[in-house]
Amino acid sequence: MTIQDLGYNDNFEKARSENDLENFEIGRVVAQHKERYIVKNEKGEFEAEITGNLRFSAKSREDFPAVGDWVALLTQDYDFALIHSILPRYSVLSRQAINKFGELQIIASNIDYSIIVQSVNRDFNINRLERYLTLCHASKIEPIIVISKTDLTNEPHLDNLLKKINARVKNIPVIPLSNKTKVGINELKKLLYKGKTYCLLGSSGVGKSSLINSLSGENLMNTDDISKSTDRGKHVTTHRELIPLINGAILIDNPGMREVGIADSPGGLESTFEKIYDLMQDCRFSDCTHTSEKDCAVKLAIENGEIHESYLENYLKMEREKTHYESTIAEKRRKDKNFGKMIKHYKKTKNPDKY
Ligand SMILES: Nc1nc2c(ncn2[C@@H]2O[C@H](COP(=O)(O)OP(=O)(O)OP(=O)(O)O)[C@@H](O)[C@H]2O)c(=O)[nH]1
Ligand SMILES: [Zn+2]
Repeated sequence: MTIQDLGYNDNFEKARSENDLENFEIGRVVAQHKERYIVKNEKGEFEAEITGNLRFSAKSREDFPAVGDWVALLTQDYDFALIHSILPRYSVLSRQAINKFGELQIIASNIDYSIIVQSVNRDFNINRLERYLTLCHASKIEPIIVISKTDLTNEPHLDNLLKKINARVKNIPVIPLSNKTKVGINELKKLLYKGKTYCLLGSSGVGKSSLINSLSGENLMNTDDISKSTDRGKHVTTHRELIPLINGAILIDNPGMREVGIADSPGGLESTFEKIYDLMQDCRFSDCTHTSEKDCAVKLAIENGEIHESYLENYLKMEREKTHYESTIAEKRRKDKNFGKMIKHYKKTKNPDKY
């Protein structure tokens, strides 16, 4: 195994030399539990912690390593390492930290493709699909749509469902499949590329675990080689969050991934609602809200049957959420700043004669 098999590429190598990290070993974070990490490279797996320096220079949670990160390592022991720094991430899947509105918690990084899964039954919901797409666009991850459990429906119903998707979602692969009969699995396998990193998004019960089994082939059998590669026995029990798939692709599946809120995406609307952004150039008023204004190109497109009214409704709803989200972040920054000022002031007044 090489680090390329884990997804390492020329861009990371470039960043490594630009940051003068050539004297360090490089590895990928494959699992995380609080502030302990498991990092993997061609030599095997290391238990790792961050250096004091990295900890003290961290300004927020985003500055700590996350699953998927490429890190520069100081290997001290044959299975213990210190993480010296994190190579720049090209994509980040994050969510709002619980109880800390405005602060982001990274779920995983350096993901190329996200497989969004919805099943043919009650779970299917086009608005939710657009939310996932927006999350992907905001995270710089390419989406692939999977419609699962096709064995539970008939062809006319499935066709109807695919038509609904095609009417609103453009230029994104849509793969109907069944984990039970395996129909469609090969189509998805064709989109698994060597050295590329994938993740799975979707509600509970849509068949993500079953899909991992279908896509990992015999590779899943390798998932317990943590204890095999080292003979210390006392190894951490963190389960591996980076799973090898067929064709040399890599899947990140961790508990956080299963909790990604689809309300978590602050940006990315432009890509999901490209059609609306195109149309609104022709609205008479530049601040048109596309609700009741005269000469609204978006409303006109609905009247002409060019776009669905529900498409606009979903856009407007997400736009409102975005505005709310952004004002929350702005508010938090303002508070942080005031707090900083207060501390400064306090330090000054506490002991005015000191210097
Ligand atoms: N009929 C049918 N059932 C499926 C299919 N895929 C998964 N299932 C079943 O659906 C249930 C949920 O599947 P999982 O793979 O555990 O779903 P999941 O998305 O991983 O669910 P969480 O672990 O809760 O996130 C199981 O009972 C599966 O056997 C399918 O293609 N067809
Ligand atoms: Zn308008």
